[in-house]
Parts: sequence; structure tokens; C-alpha cells
Amino acid sequence: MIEVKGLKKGFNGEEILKGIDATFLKGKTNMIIGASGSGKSVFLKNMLGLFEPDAGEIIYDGERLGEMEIERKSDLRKEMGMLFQHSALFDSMTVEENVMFPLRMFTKMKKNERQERANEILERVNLPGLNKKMPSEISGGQQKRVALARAVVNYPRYLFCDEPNSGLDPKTATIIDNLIQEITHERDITTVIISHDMNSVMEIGETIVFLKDGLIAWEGTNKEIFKTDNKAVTDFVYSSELFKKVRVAQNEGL
Ligand SMILES: Nc1ncnc2c1ncn2[C@@H]1O[C@H](COP(=O)(O)OP(=O)(O)OP(=O)(O)O)[C@@H](O)[C@H]1O
Repeated sequence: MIEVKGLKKGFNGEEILKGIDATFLKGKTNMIIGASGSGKSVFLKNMLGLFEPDAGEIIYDGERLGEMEIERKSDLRKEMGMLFQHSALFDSMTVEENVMFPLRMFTKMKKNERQERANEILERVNLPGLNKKMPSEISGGQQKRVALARAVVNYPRYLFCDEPNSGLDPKTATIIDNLIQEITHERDITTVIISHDMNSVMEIGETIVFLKDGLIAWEGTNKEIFKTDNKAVTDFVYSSELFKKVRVAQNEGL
């Protein structure tokens, strides 16, 4: 579990996060949503320790990030998996080498053990047989699976995903969402996902915080988000023509 209490962060006198309180649960896909520029990435960077908060605290399973010794912080980094917007695979490494990379960096595993683990994870994301391919030789959806495999190969306790679906077609996006959710459940990971994709919110938003004007304007689940009358949320959700139609259909009892 990750708890965030009273988090504030600003730049050049402008306050971006104005006192965020949120809890991200273990074994769940926890989503942070909000309009472009609402501060989602700044929020995530504070959680990752890449930004120093102006006030407030980030607590990892009872341990305050701000009070951790350097060594503990570097151990915590080994417990984190990250999946970013652009898959950011290393172009000059094969699929297998990409997936083995965190094991080489963060563990003392021998090469054959690393290979065995990489194979296990590549099978888990349904990508067996591509180990020796280069990233440029596989599709965008396959690259995203490799990036997910690399993010979870070290069995992280925490998984952070920033727009994991950007650039994918809706079907492939759903497959990636479902994989993230399944792995989160299987390995009891505290997963935090930034997204503005309403399909993802609907599919895997087990807990959702909605960020607006530097504060959490609403929180709930994917079951609740379509029922709320909170104007900020409805403006966000129904900015999509598709979801407008869904709401009309719901109101008409279809
Ligand atoms: N390092 C920085 N220095 C100064 N201002 C920053 C910095 N990082 C972010 N900001 C500002 O913080 C605000 C929020 O940005 P952020 O990237 O967190 O938004 P976001 O919700 O993630 O947007 P998007 O969905 O478009 O990625 C923006 O006004 C941005 O310019």
C-alpha cells in the first residue's frame, strides 16, 4: 500500500499539487486520472522520489519516503517496476536482453537464471519465441508487452504505469490493461496507473482518484464513476462522444 498525505508541489511560485491525500491499495489497479496539465506526472514523480515534495509525505507500506536512508531508497527502487508511455526499450538489445536488464542491474542472478526468469515472464505476457528479435522487428503492441515483462521481471512490490496504452489500438490496449490487472492480482502488487483513457478506467479502475486544480476532486471505483453527479468528473468522462451515448442509453434504461 502507498499512502500520500498532504502532498504539495509547485514550481517557480506556482502551486501544482495543493495538498493531495490518496491511498493506493495492494493487489489492486489504482488509477490517477485528470485532464492534461492537471499534475498527474508531477504526482507520480513525487511518489517515485524524482521530485522533492514541498510539503506532505509518501508512505510505502508504513515507511516514509522522506525519512529513508539512501541505501533503503535504493533498495526500494529495486522493488519498483515502471512502464512508461513510450515503451523505451533499448533498441540495440534483443527482446530477451531487454527483459533481463533489471535482473542484471538489481540482482546477483546468474545468466542462466536470468534467462530462465525472462522466459517465464515472456510466456506470461504471451510472447514466447520472440526472445532473439530486436525491438524494431516486433509490433507496437508486442513492444508494450516486452516493456511490461521488463517492468515485472524482478517481481516488484510496486508497479507504476504512465499512460501504458498510448499509441495502441483499442483491442491491443485492452489486452495490455488486462495483463497489467492479472499480474497485479497474481503477485499482489500495489499498481498505480496514470491514464486519460476512459476505456482503461472502465476496464481496470479498481480505485480511481480524479485530479483537478491540484486537488483530488473525486475518488471512487469504475463502478461508481458513471453514477456520480460530480460535475468535474462528468465533464471529464463525457467529453468523449462514445461515453455521452453510453450515458443517454443508461438514462433511457437501455
Ligand atoms: N519540472 C517542471 N518545472 C516546472 N513546471 C513543471 C515541471 N513539471 C511539470 N510542470 C508543470 O506542472 C503542470 C502539470 O504537469 P503534468 O505533466 O504533471 O500534467 P499531466 O496531468 O501529467 O498532463 P498530461 O496528461 O498532459 O501528461 C504543468 O503546468 C507543467 O508545466
